[in-house]
Amino acid sequence: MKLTELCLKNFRNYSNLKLNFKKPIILFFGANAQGKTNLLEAIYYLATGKSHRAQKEKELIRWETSGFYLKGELEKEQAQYTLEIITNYQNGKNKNLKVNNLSQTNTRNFLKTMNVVIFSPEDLMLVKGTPDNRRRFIDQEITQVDPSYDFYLKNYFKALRQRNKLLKTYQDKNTLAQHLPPWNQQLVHYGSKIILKREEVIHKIRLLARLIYRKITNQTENLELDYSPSLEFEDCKFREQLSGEKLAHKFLNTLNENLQSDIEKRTTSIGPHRDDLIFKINNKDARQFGSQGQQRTTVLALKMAELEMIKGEKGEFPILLLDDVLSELDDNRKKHLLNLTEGRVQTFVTSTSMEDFNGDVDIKAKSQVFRIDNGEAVKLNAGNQE
Ligand SMILES: Nc1ncnc2c1ncn2[C@@H]1O[C@H](COP(=O)(O)OP(=O)(O)OP(=O)(O)O)[C@@H](O)[C@H]1O
Repeated sequence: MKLTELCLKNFRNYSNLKLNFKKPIILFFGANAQGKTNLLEAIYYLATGKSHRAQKEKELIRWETSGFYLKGELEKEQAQYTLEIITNYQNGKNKNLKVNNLSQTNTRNFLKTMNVVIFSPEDLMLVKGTPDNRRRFIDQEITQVDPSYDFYLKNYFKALRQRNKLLKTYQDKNTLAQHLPPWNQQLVHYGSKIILKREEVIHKIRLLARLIYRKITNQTENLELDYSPSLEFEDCKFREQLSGEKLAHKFLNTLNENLQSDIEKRTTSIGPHRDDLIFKINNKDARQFGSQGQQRTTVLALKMAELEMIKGEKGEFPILLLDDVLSELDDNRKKHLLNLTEGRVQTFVTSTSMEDFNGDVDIKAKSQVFRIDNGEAVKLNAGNQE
Protein backbone atom coordinates (compact mmCIF):
# COMPACT_ATOMS: atom_id res chain seq x y z
CA MET A 1 0.00 0.00 0.00
CA LYS A 2 1.12 3.53 -0.48
CA LEU A 3 0.13 6.98 0.54
CA THR A 4 0.02 9.28 -2.46
CA GLU A 5 -1.17 12.44 -0.74
CA LEU A 6 -1.25 13.84 2.77
CA CYS A 7 -3.14 16.97 3.91
CA LEU A 8 -2.92 18.53 7.35
CA LYS A 9 -4.91 21.46 8.70
CA ASN A 10 -4.27 22.85 12.16
CA PHE A 11 -2.38 19.69 13.10
CA ARG A 12 0.54 20.34 15.53
CA ASN A 13 2.67 23.13 13.99
CA TYR A 14 1.07 22.85 10.53
CA SER A 15 -1.66 25.31 9.62
CA ASN A 16 -2.27 24.05 6.11
CA LEU A 17 -0.10 21.60 4.21
CA LYS A 18 -0.59 19.31 1.24
CA LEU A 19 2.12 16.89 0.08
CA ASN A 20 2.16 14.46 -2.83
CA PHE A 21 4.35 11.36 -2.72
CA LYS A 22 5.69 9.79 -5.88
CA LYS A 23 8.77 7.81 -4.86
CA PRO A 24 9.09 4.72 -2.64
CA ILE A 25 11.20 6.56 -0.07
CA ILE A 26 10.25 9.94 1.32
CA LEU A 27 12.80 11.84 3.36
CA PHE A 28 11.85 14.63 5.74
CA PHE A 29 14.95 16.39 6.91
CA GLY A 30 15.52 19.59 8.86
CA ALA A 31 16.71 21.00 12.17
CA ASN A 32 15.23 19.93 15.52
CA ALA A 33 11.68 20.94 16.44
CA GLN A 34 10.61 21.90 12.92
CA GLY A 35 7.79 19.37 12.49
CA LYS A 36 9.36 16.22 10.97
CA THR A 37 7.95 13.81 13.55
CA ASN A 38 4.63 15.65 13.42
CA LEU A 39 4.27 14.47 9.80
CA LEU A 40 4.91 10.83 10.74
CA GLU A 41 2.50 11.26 13.64
CA ALA A 42 -0.18 12.44 11.18
CA ILE A 43 0.35 9.37 9.00
CA TYR A 44 0.34 7.09 12.05
CA TYR A 45 -2.86 8.74 13.24
CA LEU A 46 -4.61 8.18 9.92
CA ALA A 47 -3.79 4.48 10.18
CA THR A 48 -4.41 3.79 13.85
CA GLY A 49 -6.64 6.60 15.16
CA LYS A 50 -3.99 7.18 17.83
CA SER A 51 -0.80 9.10 18.27
CA HIS A 52 2.36 7.11 18.89
CA ARG A 53 3.48 9.66 21.48
CA ALA A 54 0.68 11.99 22.68
CA GLN A 55 -1.47 10.91 25.61
CA LYS A 56 -4.34 13.20 24.68
CA GLU A 57 -5.78 13.93 21.27
CA LYS A 58 -6.10 17.63 22.17
CA GLU A 59 -2.29 17.92 22.12
CA LEU A 60 -2.42 17.39 18.36
CA ILE A 61 -4.56 20.44 17.69
CA ARG A 62 -2.58 23.45 16.56
CA TRP A 63 -2.39 25.91 19.43
CA GLU A 64 -5.15 28.53 19.51
CA THR A 65 -7.36 26.56 17.16
CA SER A 66 -10.21 24.21 18.04
CA GLY A 67 -9.75 21.16 15.84
CA PHE A 68 -7.60 19.51 13.20
CA TYR A 69 -8.23 17.93 9.83
CA LEU A 70 -6.19 15.10 8.29
CA LYS A 71 -6.58 13.56 4.89
CA GLY A 72 -4.69 10.75 3.21
CA GLU A 73 -5.05 9.33 -0.28
CA LEU A 74 -4.16 5.67 -0.17
CA GLU A 75 -3.51 3.16 -2.94
CA LYS A 76 -4.13 -0.41 -1.91
CA GLU A 77 -4.74 -3.55 -3.93
CA GLN A 78 -5.16 -1.33 -6.96
CA ALA A 79 -8.02 0.50 -5.28
CA GLN A 80 -8.04 4.08 -4.10
CA TYR A 81 -9.12 5.17 -0.61
CA THR A 82 -9.61 8.64 0.79
CA LEU A 83 -9.23 8.68 4.57
CA GLU A 84 -10.27 11.74 6.56
CA ILE A 85 -10.26 12.62 10.25
CA ILE A 86 -12.06 15.77 11.32
CA THR A 87 -11.97 16.81 14.97
CA ASN A 88 -13.63 19.78 16.57
CA TYR A 89 -13.49 20.66 20.25
CA GLN A 90 -15.50 23.90 20.05
CA ASN A 91 -18.61 22.48 21.74
CA GLY A 92 -17.32 19.38 23.46
CA LYS A 93 -15.50 16.68 21.54
CA ASN A 94 -16.57 15.99 18.01
CA LYS A 95 -14.73 13.54 15.80
CA ASN A 96 -15.64 12.29 12.38
CA LEU A 97 -13.85 9.48 10.54
CA LYS A 98 -14.51 9.13 6.84
CA VAL A 99 -13.56 6.56 4.23
CA ASN A 100 -14.27 7.59 0.64
CA ASN A 101 -16.42 10.45 1.87
CA LEU A 102 -18.64 8.21 4.02
CA SER A 103 -18.70 8.77 7.79
CA GLN A 104 -17.82 5.61 9.69
CA THR A 105 -19.88 4.87 12.78
CA ASN A 106 -17.82 1.76 13.37
CA THR A 107 -14.22 2.85 14.04
CA ARG A 108 -12.97 -0.62 13.12
CA ASN A 109 -13.97 -0.05 9.48
CA PHE A 110 -11.78 3.01 9.40
CA LEU A 111 -8.84 1.36 11.16
CA LYS A 112 -8.64 -1.63 8.90
CA THR A 113 -7.95 0.49 5.81
CA MET A 114 -4.34 1.52 6.29
CA ASN A 115 -1.45 -0.17 8.11
CA VAL A 116 1.79 1.31 9.36
CA VAL A 117 4.84 0.18 11.26
CA ILE A 118 6.71 2.88 13.13
CA PHE A 119 10.29 2.62 14.33
CA SER A 120 11.52 5.42 16.56
CA PRO A 121 14.36 5.85 19.07
CA GLU A 122 12.00 4.96 21.96
CA ASP A 123 11.66 1.50 20.41
CA LEU A 124 15.28 0.88 21.29
CA MET A 125 13.91 0.61 24.84
CA LEU A 126 11.86 -2.42 23.84
CA VAL A 127 14.42 -4.89 25.10
CA LYS A 128 15.90 -2.92 28.00
CA GLY A 129 12.86 -0.95 29.10
CA THR A 130 9.98 -1.85 31.37
CA PRO A 131 7.36 -4.51 30.49
CA ASP A 132 4.78 -1.87 29.51
CA ASN A 133 7.01 -0.98 26.52
CA ARG A 134 6.81 -4.57 25.36
CA ARG A 135 3.08 -4.85 26.01
CA ARG A 136 2.51 -1.68 24.02
CA PHE A 137 4.55 -3.08 21.14
CA ILE A 138 2.61 -6.31 20.98
CA ASP A 139 -0.77 -4.61 21.45
CA GLN A 140 -0.12 -2.12 18.66
CA GLU A 141 0.97 -4.95 16.45
CA ILE A 142 -2.16 -7.01 17.09
CA THR A 143 -4.53 -4.04 16.69
CA GLN A 144 -3.14 -3.48 13.20
CA VAL A 145 -4.07 -6.95 12.05
CA ASP A 146 -7.22 -7.29 14.15
CA PRO A 147 -8.94 -3.99 15.03
CA SER A 148 -11.43 -5.80 17.30
CA TYR A 149 -8.53 -6.46 19.68
CA ASP A 150 -8.65 -2.77 20.63
CA PHE A 151 -12.22 -3.32 21.84
CA TYR A 152 -11.09 -6.18 24.12
CA LEU A 153 -8.24 -4.07 25.48
CA LYS A 154 -10.48 -1.08 26.21
CA ASN A 155 -13.04 -3.22 28.01
CA TYR A 156 -10.42 -5.16 29.92
CA PHE A 157 -8.79 -1.97 31.21
CA LYS A 158 -12.17 -0.45 32.04
CA ALA A 159 -12.97 -3.47 34.23
CA LEU A 160 -9.46 -3.43 35.73
CA ARG A 161 -9.78 0.24 36.69
CA GLN A 162 -13.13 -0.42 38.35
CA ARG A 163 -11.84 -3.44 40.24
CA ASN A 164 -8.73 -1.60 41.41
CA LYS A 165 -10.83 1.40 42.45
CA LEU A 166 -12.97 -0.86 44.62
CA LEU A 167 -9.87 -2.52 46.09
CA LYS A 168 -8.39 0.88 46.89
CA THR A 169 -11.39 2.73 48.24
CA TYR A 170 -13.77 0.17 49.76
CA GLN A 171 -13.47 0.45 53.53
CA ASP A 172 -15.00 -2.79 54.82
CA LYS A 173 -12.55 -5.54 53.85
CA ASN A 174 -14.95 -8.24 55.09
CA THR A 175 -17.66 -7.46 52.56
CA LEU A 176 -15.43 -6.20 49.74
CA ALA A 177 -15.16 -9.67 48.19
CA GLN A 178 -18.91 -9.72 47.49
CA HIS A 179 -18.58 -6.76 45.14
CA LEU A 180 -15.77 -8.11 43.00
CA PRO A 181 -17.39 -10.94 40.96
CA PRO A 182 -18.95 -8.72 38.24
CA TRP A 183 -15.54 -7.17 37.58
CA ASN A 184 -13.85 -10.58 37.74
CA GLN A 185 -16.24 -11.81 35.06
CA GLN A 186 -15.34 -8.91 32.79
CA LEU A 187 -11.61 -9.35 33.39
CA VAL A 188 -11.84 -13.03 32.59
CA HIS A 189 -14.00 -12.54 29.50
CA TYR A 190 -11.84 -9.89 27.83
CA GLY A 191 -8.54 -10.95 29.41
CA SER A 192 -8.74 -14.49 28.01
CA LYS A 193 -9.26 -13.14 24.51
CA ILE A 194 -6.26 -10.85 24.94
CA ILE A 195 -4.02 -13.68 26.16
CA LEU A 196 -5.03 -15.98 23.31
CA LYS A 197 -4.44 -13.31 20.71
CA ARG A 198 -1.06 -12.36 22.20
CA GLU A 199 0.00 -15.98 22.22
CA GLU A 200 -1.02 -16.43 18.58
CA VAL A 201 0.69 -13.28 17.30
CA ILE A 202 3.86 -13.72 19.36
CA HIS A 203 4.16 -17.21 17.91
CA LYS A 204 4.15 -15.76 14.38
CA ILE A 205 6.55 -12.93 15.16
CA ARG A 206 8.88 -15.32 16.99
CA LEU A 207 9.44 -17.39 13.84
CA LEU A 208 9.94 -14.39 11.58
CA ALA A 209 12.19 -12.49 14.00
CA ARG A 210 14.36 -15.57 14.51
CA LEU A 211 15.00 -15.90 10.77
CA ILE A 212 15.66 -12.20 10.28
CA TYR A 213 17.99 -11.99 13.28
CA ARG A 214 20.07 -14.90 11.98
CA LYS A 215 20.34 -13.23 8.61
CA ILE A 216 21.49 -9.89 10.05
CA THR A 217 24.14 -11.63 12.15
CA ASN A 218 25.32 -13.81 9.25
CA GLN A 219 23.90 -16.93 10.92
CA THR A 220 26.09 -16.48 13.97
CA GLU A 221 23.48 -15.68 16.63
CA ASN A 222 20.04 -16.90 17.61
CA LEU A 223 17.16 -14.83 18.87
CA GLU A 224 14.35 -16.38 20.88
CA LEU A 225 11.18 -14.49 21.72
CA ASP A 226 8.89 -15.85 24.41
CA TYR A 227 5.56 -14.82 25.76
CA SER A 228 5.66 -14.54 29.54
CA PRO A 229 2.04 -14.24 30.70
CA SER A 230 1.41 -13.35 34.33
CA LEU A 231 -1.20 -16.08 34.41
CA GLU A 232 0.59 -19.41 34.50
CA PHE A 233 -1.19 -21.93 32.35
CA GLU A 234 1.27 -24.79 32.49
CA ASP A 235 -1.60 -27.31 32.27
CA CYS A 236 -2.22 -26.08 28.73
CA LYS A 237 1.33 -25.15 27.88
CA PHE A 238 1.28 -25.97 24.21
CA ARG A 239 -0.52 -23.42 22.13
CA GLU A 240 -2.61 -26.08 20.37
CA GLN A 241 -4.09 -26.94 23.75
CA LEU A 242 -4.97 -23.38 24.64
CA SER A 243 -8.68 -22.71 24.43
CA GLY A 244 -10.69 -19.71 25.51
CA GLU A 245 -12.73 -21.86 27.85
CA LYS A 246 -9.74 -23.43 29.60
CA LEU A 247 -8.06 -20.08 29.96
CA ALA A 248 -11.16 -18.37 31.33
CA HIS A 249 -11.54 -21.14 33.88
CA LYS A 250 -7.89 -20.89 34.92
CA PHE A 251 -8.03 -17.09 35.06
CA LEU A 252 -11.12 -17.05 37.29
CA ASN A 253 -9.66 -19.65 39.64
CA THR A 254 -6.42 -17.69 39.94
CA LEU A 255 -8.29 -14.45 40.65
CA ASN A 256 -10.14 -16.25 43.43
CA GLU A 257 -6.95 -17.79 44.80
CA ASN A 258 -5.32 -14.35 44.87
CA LEU A 259 -8.33 -12.63 46.38
CA GLN A 260 -6.94 -12.12 49.89
CA SER A 261 -3.60 -10.91 48.66
CA ASP A 262 -5.29 -8.52 46.19
CA ILE A 263 -7.37 -7.13 49.06
CA GLU A 264 -4.24 -6.68 51.19
CA LYS A 265 -2.23 -5.10 48.38
CA ARG A 266 -5.27 -3.17 47.08
CA THR A 267 -4.55 -4.03 43.48
CA THR A 268 -5.14 -6.76 40.88
CA SER A 269 -2.03 -8.87 40.78
CA ILE A 270 -2.77 -11.14 37.85
CA GLY A 271 -3.84 -10.68 34.24
CA PRO A 272 -2.66 -9.43 30.84
CA HIS A 273 -1.78 -6.04 32.35
CA ARG A 274 1.18 -7.84 33.99
CA ASP A 275 2.32 -9.84 30.94
CA ASP A 276 5.79 -9.55 29.48
CA LEU A 277 7.94 -10.69 26.55
CA ILE A 278 11.33 -12.31 27.00
CA PHE A 279 14.15 -12.03 24.49
CA LYS A 280 17.03 -14.46 24.54
CA ILE A 281 20.16 -14.24 22.43
CA ASN A 282 22.08 -17.50 22.23
CA ASN A 283 20.01 -18.69 25.18
CA LYS A 284 20.89 -15.77 27.45
CA ASP A 285 18.42 -13.11 28.55
CA ALA A 286 19.04 -10.15 26.22
CA ARG A 287 17.86 -7.64 28.80
CA GLN A 288 20.60 -8.60 31.25
CA PHE A 289 23.35 -9.86 28.99
CA GLY A 290 22.72 -8.39 25.53
CA SER A 291 25.21 -5.80 24.28
CA GLN A 292 23.81 -2.53 22.97
CA GLY A 293 24.42 -3.77 19.44
CA GLN A 294 22.55 -7.02 20.08
CA GLN A 295 19.65 -5.15 21.60
CA ARG A 296 19.46 -2.87 18.58
CA THR A 297 19.55 -5.83 16.22
CA THR A 298 16.77 -7.45 18.25
CA VAL A 299 14.55 -4.40 17.87
CA LEU A 300 15.34 -4.15 14.18
CA ALA A 301 14.52 -7.84 13.69
CA LEU A 302 11.23 -7.32 15.55
CA LYS A 303 10.25 -4.36 13.40
CA MET A 304 11.12 -6.25 10.23
CA ALA A 305 9.14 -9.24 11.51
CA GLU A 306 6.23 -6.87 12.13
CA LEU A 307 6.35 -5.77 8.47
CA GLU A 308 6.40 -9.38 7.26
CA MET A 309 3.66 -10.44 9.62
CA ILE A 310 1.30 -7.66 8.48
CA LYS A 311 2.08 -8.59 4.88
CA GLY A 312 1.16 -12.20 5.70
CA GLU A 313 -2.12 -11.21 7.35
CA LYS A 314 -3.20 -8.42 5.05
CA GLY A 315 -1.65 -9.44 1.75
CA GLU A 316 0.23 -6.14 1.40
CA PHE A 317 3.16 -4.54 3.13
CA PRO A 318 2.27 -1.73 5.52
CA ILE A 319 3.80 1.73 5.26
CA LEU A 320 7.03 2.08 7.23
CA LEU A 321 7.75 5.17 9.33
CA LEU A 322 11.38 5.57 10.43
CA ASP A 323 11.57 8.41 12.92
CA ASP A 324 15.14 9.50 13.44
CA VAL A 325 16.50 5.95 13.68
CA LEU A 326 18.80 5.69 10.67
CA SER A 327 21.56 7.48 12.56
CA GLU A 328 21.20 4.82 15.29
CA LEU A 329 21.80 1.93 12.89
CA ASP A 330 25.17 0.98 11.47
CA ASP A 331 25.62 0.32 7.74
CA ASN A 332 25.05 -3.43 8.06
CA ARG A 333 21.73 -3.02 9.88
CA LYS A 334 20.67 -0.19 7.56
CA LYS A 335 21.46 -2.42 4.59
CA HIS A 336 19.25 -5.25 5.89
CA LEU A 337 16.39 -2.92 6.60
CA LEU A 338 16.57 -1.27 3.21
CA ASN A 339 17.02 -4.59 1.38
CA LEU A 340 13.83 -5.89 2.92
CA THR A 341 11.88 -2.76 2.16
CA GLU A 342 13.36 -1.80 -1.19
CA GLY A 343 10.76 -1.43 -3.90
CA ARG A 344 8.13 -3.14 -1.74
CA VAL A 345 7.49 -0.94 1.26
CA GLN A 346 6.74 2.75 1.05
CA THR A 347 9.06 4.28 3.63
CA PHE A 348 8.95 7.69 5.31
CA VAL A 349 12.18 8.72 7.00
CA THR A 350 13.00 11.69 9.22
CA SER A 351 16.45 12.94 10.01
CA THR A 352 18.26 16.08 11.07
CA SER A 353 21.06 15.42 8.64
CA MET A 354 21.36 14.37 5.02
CA GLU A 355 24.49 12.47 6.09
CA ASP A 356 22.25 9.60 7.23
CA PHE A 357 21.25 9.09 3.64
CA ASN A 358 24.77 8.84 2.26
CA GLY A 359 27.35 6.11 2.76
CA ASP A 360 27.03 2.60 1.41
CA VAL A 361 23.33 2.76 1.14
CA ASP A 362 22.62 5.62 -1.13
CA ILE A 363 18.92 5.95 -0.76
CA LYS A 364 18.84 9.54 -1.90
CA ALA A 365 18.51 8.57 -5.54
CA LYS A 366 15.33 6.63 -4.91
CA SER A 367 13.87 9.29 -2.73
CA GLN A 368 11.75 12.33 -2.67
CA VAL A 369 13.25 14.84 -0.27
CA PHE A 370 11.45 17.54 1.70
CA ARG A 371 13.16 20.08 3.89
CA ILE A 372 10.99 20.77 6.90
CA ASP A 373 11.23 24.24 8.30
CA ASN A 374 8.92 25.54 11.01
CA GLY A 375 5.74 23.85 9.82
CA GLU A 376 6.48 24.30 6.12
CA ALA A 377 7.75 21.65 3.70
CA VAL A 378 9.96 22.52 0.76
CA LYS A 379 10.48 19.87 -1.87
CA LEU A 380 14.13 19.47 -2.89
CA ASN A 381 15.72 17.78 -5.85
CA ALA A 382 17.50 14.61 -4.88
CA GLY A 383 19.44 12.24 -7.04
CA ASN A 384 17.75 11.96 -10.39
CA GLN A 385 14.25 12.81 -9.32
CA GLU A 386 12.29 15.24 -11.42
N1 LIG B 1 -0.25 21.44 19.28
C1 LIG B 1 0.77 22.13 18.74
N2 LIG B 1 0.54 23.33 18.12
C2 LIG B 1 1.55 24.03 17.56
N3 LIG B 1 2.84 23.61 17.56
C3 LIG B 1 3.12 22.44 18.15
C4 LIG B 1 2.11 21.65 18.77
N4 LIG B 1 2.68 20.54 19.27
C5 LIG B 1 4.00 20.63 19.00
N5 LIG B 1 4.27 21.77 18.32
C6 LIG B 1 5.57 22.23 17.81
O1 LIG B 1 6.06 21.24 16.91
C7 LIG B 1 7.49 21.27 16.93
C8 LIG B 1 8.03 19.88 17.18
O2 LIG B 1 7.79 19.13 16.06
P1 LIG B 1 8.42 17.69 15.88
O3 LIG B 1 8.25 16.90 17.12
O4 LIG B 1 7.83 17.16 14.64
O5 LIG B 1 9.95 18.05 15.72
P2 LIG B 1 11.06 17.36 14.82
O6 LIG B 1 11.27 18.19 13.61
O7 LIG B 1 10.77 15.92 14.63
O8 LIG B 1 12.29 17.57 15.79
P3 LIG B 1 13.42 16.57 16.33
O9 LIG B 1 14.42 16.47 15.23
O10 LIG B 1 13.96 17.34 17.49
O11 LIG B 1 12.79 15.29 16.72
C9 LIG B 1 7.90 22.16 18.08
O12 LIG B 1 8.31 23.40 17.54
C10 LIG B 1 6.64 22.30 18.89
O13 LIG B 1 6.59 23.54 19.56
